[in-house]
Amino acid sequence: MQNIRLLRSILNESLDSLEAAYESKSLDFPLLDEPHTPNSDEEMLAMAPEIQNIVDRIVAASYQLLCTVRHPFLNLADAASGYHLAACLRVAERFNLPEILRGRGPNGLHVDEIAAKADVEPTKLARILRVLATHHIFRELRPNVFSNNRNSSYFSTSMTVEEIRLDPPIKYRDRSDAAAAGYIGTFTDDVFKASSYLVEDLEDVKTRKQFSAKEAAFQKAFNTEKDYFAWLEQPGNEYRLTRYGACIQGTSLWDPPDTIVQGFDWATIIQGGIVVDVGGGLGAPSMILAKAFPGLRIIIQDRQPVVQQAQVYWTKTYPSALDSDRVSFMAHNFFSPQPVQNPSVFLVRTICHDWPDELVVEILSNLRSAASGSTRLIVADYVIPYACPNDEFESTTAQNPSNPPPLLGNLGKAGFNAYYIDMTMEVLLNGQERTLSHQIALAAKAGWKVTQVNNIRNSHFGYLLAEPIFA
Ligand SMILES: C[S@@+](CC[C@H](N)C(=O)[O-])C[C@H]1O[C@@H](n2cnc3c(N)ncnc32)[C@H](O)[C@@H]1O
Repeated sequence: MQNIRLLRSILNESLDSLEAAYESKSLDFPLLDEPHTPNSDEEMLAMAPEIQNIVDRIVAASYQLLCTVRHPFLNLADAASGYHLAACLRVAERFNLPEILRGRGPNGLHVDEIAAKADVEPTKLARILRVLATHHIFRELRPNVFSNNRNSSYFSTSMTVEEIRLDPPIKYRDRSDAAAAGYIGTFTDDVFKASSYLVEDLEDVKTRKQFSAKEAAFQKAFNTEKDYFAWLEQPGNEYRLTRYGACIQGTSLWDPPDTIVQGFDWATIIQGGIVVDVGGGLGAPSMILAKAFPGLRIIIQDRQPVVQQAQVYWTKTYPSALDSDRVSFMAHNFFSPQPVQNPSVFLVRTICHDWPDELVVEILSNLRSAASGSTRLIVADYVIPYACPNDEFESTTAQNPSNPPPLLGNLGKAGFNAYYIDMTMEVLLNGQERTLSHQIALAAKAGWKVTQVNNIRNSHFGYLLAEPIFA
């Protein structure tokens, strides 16, 4: 029982700290049964680093406790059928169930009415909603009557079901409230299907020992020879491409919104200094930078169709940033020579993880060729820790060495996302999240010396700062 007792005392101490932190501000922790209230004091406090630190311990300890006390077969059966949860979540997002339930208040809605609005068979929908409610996504108030809760309301957009039905991609197009919906949609569809071919990819004698972005599990699932990005742009995939734009905004929800600001000492860049956001997507992290540092000039580069989306998105959400080209856009393929010479910073956020090693070296080499001695490279990706006890793994500063036993050094379930994103990159593009030494070695091959690693507090996400190597 020793480990169980240790886990219990970690839980007790952490829960006491959580309560004290909320009581000191005369607040109550947000209720699971109530809809999410984005800017409330309770939710703002829940995102504070000290609270996240406590919550991480609670998550790590309670999941480890669950896996300790539950019978092994039930732990395995739960993991073996986890895809049902993702499939049901896909239904909820695809049929706009949070939007249907939004504003229905504490009385919720009978599944017959939800099904009529979603145009699906009601008894099937009830069972799907019940799987989700059992996992605390939605609530079943009374038999067959469901309402939103904190989790389900989080992925509601502000659109109505009628508006979405008239033009489905509108749900994700040029909006800032669709990040969670886009993320769920992409992960439970494109990534889920690719993931189901992981074994086939590892067994196929043609593909098993290579790292081609065009021969990952994804190509088997979707019967294509194109890489994921080229496939997204092919005719017929317009809905998915628009949804992917929102999904990438969702990656900014992994951690508190201002982490990009903490990742580098941006104030050191001179007034008018140029930041090139390489593969910037819609530019959600750049938007935070542009707001925090109005003196920066930011150029967002991406593939042509994405740059078009980004331009419309910024024009709608932050038009003043486009005045005097403070923020501008450029269609550019990062596998070809970089056209912006000697900027202050090349920002490369969640790009390297998409690609296999040799293509990462190609991307970073193109940036190196365009760099002057004062150009800095920022690579922002997860820095993967091992899953062994504290004293066994490579120190990346991502782990808190004070994580008490028997918690894992990487905080177990509290750090799940780094490993799921690693698998996402594996199945989509033969890419991967990397350990610190792996990232430093790739940067060096491309002519960059990593001089600093800034890990986001309570996260495995890190910002590597590098300067050009002169032979
Ligand atoms: C994971 S997203 C990251 C977006 C952004 N950096 C962020 O952190 O929000 C990867 C981005 O790389 C872009 N991309 C893929 N291949 C590219 C290429 N060959 N040249 C430029 N951008 C590319 C995609 O369109 C996508 O926007």
